[in-house]
Amino acid sequence: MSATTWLIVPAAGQGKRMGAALPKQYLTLTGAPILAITLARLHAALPHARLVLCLDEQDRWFDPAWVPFTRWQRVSGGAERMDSVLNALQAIDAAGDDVVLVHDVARPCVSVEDLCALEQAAKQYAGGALLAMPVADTMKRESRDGTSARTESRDGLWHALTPQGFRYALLCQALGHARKHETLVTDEASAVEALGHRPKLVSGRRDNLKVTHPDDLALAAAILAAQREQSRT
Ligand SMILES: Nc1ccn([C@@H]2O[C@H](COP(=O)(O)OP(=O)(O)OP(=O)(O)O)[C@@H](O)[C@H]2O)c(=O)n1
Ligand SMILES: C[C@](O)(CO)[C@H](O)COP(=O)(O)O
Repeated sequence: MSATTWLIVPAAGQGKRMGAALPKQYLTLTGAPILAITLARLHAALPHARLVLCLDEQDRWFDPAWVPFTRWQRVSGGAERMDSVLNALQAIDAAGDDVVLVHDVARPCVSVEDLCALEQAAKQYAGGALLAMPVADTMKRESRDGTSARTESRDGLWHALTPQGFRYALLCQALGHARKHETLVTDEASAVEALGHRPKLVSGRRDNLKVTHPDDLALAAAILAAQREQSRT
């Protein structure tokens, strides 16, 4: 029997940096809430996956009609992103070698091709895999007064994106270790690296933007419109 693919979508954030009247995953882009767009993308690529959606217990905006997956469950979010993901891991009845992909709800522009590539890599590499993109700009180290102290080498530097995918047993071990040592990790790969594993960097599209600041809304809308246009041609 082949391993099940689980899809954890942390969607319990408050969107503080967005500063909107409601959490950013409920803001509308090209006519639909970000959460609905992200779930539709994920379903287009991974219809066989079992979805675990992390939502804040006080969430007043979620509508189950936005979930296209047949097999899915809701779990409570935690104080930090890693707590939300840990809650999801603890709630599911997965086998140790099942593959778990974690994707931010705030990344609605992820492509179907990248999602499929990442699922394959997560199955292939023992240390798991993450979508990532090489740093393109010259990197500056800030000094205390806000001036540029020096230029850092960008050789070998990548931006970590999502999804990130690992075998269930490894991810439980890694995030459990981070929690035990009170280490706050902002992605799953950091926790896995801390155990000495080396997740595979899978080069992803540069338009897999994480909607974080108000400026990102117009950018994400333009990306979605361009992607829609490309898929028509
Ligand atoms: N306690 C939390 C915090 C974040 N997230 C999710 O983790 C992803 C990445 O987080 P980020 O972009 O930082 O979202 P927010 O936490 O909502 O934003 P901010 O940090 O600006 O408040 C998002 O999909 C967010 O919903 C979560 O599930 N649980
Ligand atoms: C997981 C992530 O999206 C990878 O870029 C990112 O680390 C989320 O972190 P944030 O600090 O909550 O934005």
